[in-house]
Order: sequence, then structure tokens, then C-alpha cells
Amino acid sequence: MKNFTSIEDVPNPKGLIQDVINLIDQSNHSTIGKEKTLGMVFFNPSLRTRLSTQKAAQNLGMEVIVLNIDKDAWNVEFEDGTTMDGDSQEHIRDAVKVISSYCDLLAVRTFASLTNRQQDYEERELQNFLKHSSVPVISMESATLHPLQSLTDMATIVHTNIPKPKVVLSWAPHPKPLPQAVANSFLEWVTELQAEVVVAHPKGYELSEKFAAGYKVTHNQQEAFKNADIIYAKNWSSYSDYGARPAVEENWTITSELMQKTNQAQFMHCLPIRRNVVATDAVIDDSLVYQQAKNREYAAQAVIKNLLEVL
Ligand SMILES: NCCC[C@H](NC(=O)CCC(=O)O)C(=O)O
Ligand SMILES: NC(=O)OP(=O)(O)O
Repeated sequence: MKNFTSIEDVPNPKGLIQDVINLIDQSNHSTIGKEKTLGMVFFNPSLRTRLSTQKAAQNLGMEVIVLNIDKDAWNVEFEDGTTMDGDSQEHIRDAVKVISSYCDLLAVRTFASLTNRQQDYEERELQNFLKHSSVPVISMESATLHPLQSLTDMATIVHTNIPKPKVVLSWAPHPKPLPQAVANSFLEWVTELQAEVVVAHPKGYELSEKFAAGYKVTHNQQEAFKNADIIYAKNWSSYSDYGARPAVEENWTITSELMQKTNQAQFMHCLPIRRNVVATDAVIDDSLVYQQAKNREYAAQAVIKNLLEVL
């Protein structure tokens, strides 16, 4: 594996999921990363990804340096060929060349504009990192994908030991427009599981065909929940009317009553979660969300180890 920015970078996804499961069952530390440095660059906030990736690198003996580029560095210009006489002091190509010169691996969190679909889906910021970094790049969530989250989620689902689970990816309400990244990535990875997958969302919230093609999609949340073993909740904004939040008539908040329609399903969410908007307190408090968050450490550790092995 040369980079980790989507499932397409992973030669053996099932093997990587198994590596994470092995770490869940028996966490271990190694010194493979001794005298090596992980650089972590954030363009927007993070709690889990930041701490779990840092912890994972430390478990492997690495040093970690962190740059909150949106807060602590110069304003970055992303357009090529522009005359930089405005508010941006530093071009992304210079920034990435310099940052990667201090690191052996470079992890980056970029962001979705939710205003320019073409630019987001071309992954302009992430592509600049891939193009200009002299070391392997790890995505800590990009404009359209969140592969560390999805790797974690797959390992968490397999670890429940439910044979051939019915897995429902359910849209849920949110007061703000959010990216499609977590849902896109989930659908990219869930094909690796022996599972029946159903996507439930209101009309107007169709995901890109690139990710949704081949999956059963329903606008009936109650129907989707019947016999489900895993409920994976996530809000996302519209892909077709990019970044919009079309009105939804029914209440899609995940409640205990709704969970009662399932086969005693386990509730999952990547966090952060807006309590009593996405799901009720009772649903969240009896769920896999903290196991999921803990498993982020193991997913990051499996990915970093894999990349270090081929340095
Ligand atoms: N990194 C995991 C998810 C991050 C992001 N959620 C958020 O931005 C929540 C913000 C809020 O609750 O206002 C998302 O949905 O893609
Ligand atoms: N789930 C997740 O990526 O959380 P953070 O945004 O806090 O890193």
C-alpha cells in the first residue's frame, strides 16, 4: 500500500479489516516506527481522528507533529497559476513539499466546500497532497471520503460476530448541511462484508451513483429497519442539489421505538453526534459508538503499520 486515501489504495481490504480485528482482540505495540515521524495536517476540527491517529502512531514508536493549518499557519492558495496578491500567503504546492520534508508519513484532513460539487468530488486539496508530498499520504477524511472511519466501521461490524447481518445505512436529521463523505466511504467498504445492505434516506438525499449503485435504496425508514442487525446513522446533505437540505416531512430521528422494529440491532455512528436530533439519548447510550471510536485507534495503527512496512 502506497497511500491510504480510499479503498482503491488498498490491495487487500479484507486483510486490512482482519488486521484491525486482530488489534481489537489483542492490542499490541511495536517499534516499527522508531525514529520515524508522522505529520498530521488539519484543515478543520477533529477529536477522534486527531487523537486516535496520534495514539496509533505512538503505539508504533513514531514521533508525531501536528499542524492546524486553518488556525496556526499562513492562508493557503489552492489554485495553480494564480497571482497571489490577495489574502493567501502560501501556495499549497510549497506547503506540502515543505511539510513532507519533515515527515516519513503525512496524514491530512481536508474538507468539503458543499458549494462546488465538481471541485469537492475532484478532491482538489487531497490531490495536491498526493501530487506534492514526497512521502505516503493518509486521508483523515477528505471532501468526499473518510476511509479510516469506514475501515473502523467494517471491523466493528465483523467483530459483532453476527452472521450475514442486515446493515442499514440510515439518513438522520441534522441542523446543518454535512458532507456525504462518511456515507460514500461506508458504501465503498461495506461490499467487503458478507451482509445485506439497505440504504434509507428521504427523497432528495440520493447519494452519488458512483457509491450508491447496486445497493437497495428505500425512502421508507420503518420498512428498512425491519429485521435489521446494524443501524448505521448518518446525516448528509443533497448531492444533486449540492449541499442543500431539502425539506423532510417525516421524523427521521432514530428513537427507541424505531429500534424496536429491528432484530435487536446495534446502533452505530461515527461521532460527533447531535443528541436528540440524529438519535435519542436512549439509543446512543445503548450502542456501539464508543467501541467504534476506540477502534479508530486500531484502524489507524493497522494502516500506519502497513505503510511503514513498505517505506
Ligand atoms: N469526522 C466525522 C464526521 C464529521 C462531519 N460532521 C460534522 O461536521 C458535524 C458538525 C456539526 O454537528 O455541526 C461529517 O458529517 O462529515
Ligand atoms: N469520526 C470522526 O472522524 O471524528 P472527528 O471528526 O472528531 O475526528
